[in-house]
Amino acid sequence: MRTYDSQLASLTRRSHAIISGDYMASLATADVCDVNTGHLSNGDLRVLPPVFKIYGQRRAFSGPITTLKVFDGNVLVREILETRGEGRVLVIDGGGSMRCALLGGNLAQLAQNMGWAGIVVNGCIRDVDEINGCDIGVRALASHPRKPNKKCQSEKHVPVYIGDMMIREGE
Ligand SMILES: O=C([O-])CC(=O)C(=O)O
Repeated sequence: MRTYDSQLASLTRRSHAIISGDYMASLATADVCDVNTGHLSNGDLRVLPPVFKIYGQRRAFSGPITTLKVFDGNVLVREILETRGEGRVLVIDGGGSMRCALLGGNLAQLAQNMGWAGIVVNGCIRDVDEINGCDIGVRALASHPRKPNKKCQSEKHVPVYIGDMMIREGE
């Protein structure tokens, strides 16, 4: 039986993030959980809280993770998306901020052009129609019209937390 849900799981041993939408052609995340109860218990398989909305053309996407931790600013988001994505997934820990957007249409277009598979934002995005036109997958908490700061403390390639789930660079 194939069942589908909209959760995100991170598999340490396979060094991959698995992000599924309502439908994923080759992988049912519920089935992955059912056959990996041991990995769920020991933390090798992690499921993020199901709080993300689905944006972008790719409802399902996967790839090695690049991590970024920011505080209401996105200078490093642009810097990272200007590098070749090669199918990677950028995970932005914005601390769940509802104060501004961390990603908009221009950056989503850049991500598409540079070959990123997707972006997960623990925070907000804007320019939803433009993002939905891009051939990438995007998960975010909500849309917000305000732009982010251009100066902020940020750290790249560090372990980040979404809820109580840790996500590491390269998983
Ligand atoms: O430029 C920004 O900081 C965010 C944005 O609106 C875009 O990517 O279009």
